[in-house]
Amino acid sequence: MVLQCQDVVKRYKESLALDNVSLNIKEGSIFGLLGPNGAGKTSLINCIVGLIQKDKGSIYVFGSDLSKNGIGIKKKIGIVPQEIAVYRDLTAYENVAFFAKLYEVDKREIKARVEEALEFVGLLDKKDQFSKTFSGGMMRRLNIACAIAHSPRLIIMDEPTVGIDPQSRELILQSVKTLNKRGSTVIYTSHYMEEVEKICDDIAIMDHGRVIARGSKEELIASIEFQQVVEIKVDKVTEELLTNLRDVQGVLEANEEKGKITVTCSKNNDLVSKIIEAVTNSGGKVTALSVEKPNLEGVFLTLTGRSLRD
Ligand SMILES: Nc1ncnc2c1ncn2[C@@H]1O[C@H](COP(=O)(O)OP(=O)(O)OP(=O)(O)O)[C@@H](O)[C@H]1O
Repeated sequence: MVLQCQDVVKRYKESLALDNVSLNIKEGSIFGLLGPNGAGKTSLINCIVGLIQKDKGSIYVFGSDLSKNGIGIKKKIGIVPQEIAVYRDLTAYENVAFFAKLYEVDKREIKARVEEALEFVGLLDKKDQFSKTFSGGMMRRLNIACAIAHSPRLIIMDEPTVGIDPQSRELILQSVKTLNKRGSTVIYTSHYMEEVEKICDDIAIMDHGRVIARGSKEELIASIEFQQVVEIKVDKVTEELLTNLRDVQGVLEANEEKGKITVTCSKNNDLVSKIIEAVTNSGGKVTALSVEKPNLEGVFLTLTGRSLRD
């Protein structure tokens, strides 16, 4: 096991950020920690890597207690923190080299390792540019390069795609897969269901400091096989229309994003016509409709009664 957490508790004054979290993660997986903002993902990661102290429980990384065998284990870990942690007044090369030295990469290998890491995230041609001139997406990619130049066996990424362009997002998701194929175990936290579905082979869903579901995407979705997702486009989306959709019996949730309404509901053919009826009764017109399989959003909704996006 790469990671064994048992009954981990973390409190910040009144707030219980981790409520008896137990998790085992196998070597070789891309493990997804999915949950809405405030679920406790960062607190868990920070406890694992020793950035904050847990109040209770045990954490073993590669079979060792980090608080007792810190340095040796930390060299095997690469951390991509949620807040970008690069030096704005250093070049891309200097930033990665700084972290490589910190992780005690052999001096003779530093240049090759740094350049390899920069090439990996598509920034080698920008190696002599100051990072302060980089876009948000480039900063995020540099943040990753800093975490991988020492070839860690475990890479922990905390929401690495927040606030970036679709191209950089795609590059980061692909890079996670490649790192995994090269032998690293990856722990990937996100509140984007689509990302976790796309790249993770083992998933834990967190909410209010607890792990509320665990399994592969297929296993988690199999638990809600009675659901379907109806996606519709309507000529004009109003709040009243969304409310009327949510009031249809059998509908669990209806959300609008970029002009598309996603309705999570029971698997029942009659419901599709009731959904169309609800749109018409609200003064709208359905311009496109498709019925999709349930997804992890539906799993979260079923377990909590809330949407991941709330
Ligand atoms: N330094 C802190 N002081 C007080 N409360 C905190 C602190 N850090 C986190 N919390 C609280 O602990 C809970 C878990 O937060 P955490 O950041 O771990 O969640 P998260 O799932 O990573 O969310 P996000 O994606 O928004 O960072 C939240 O209720 C948060 O408000």
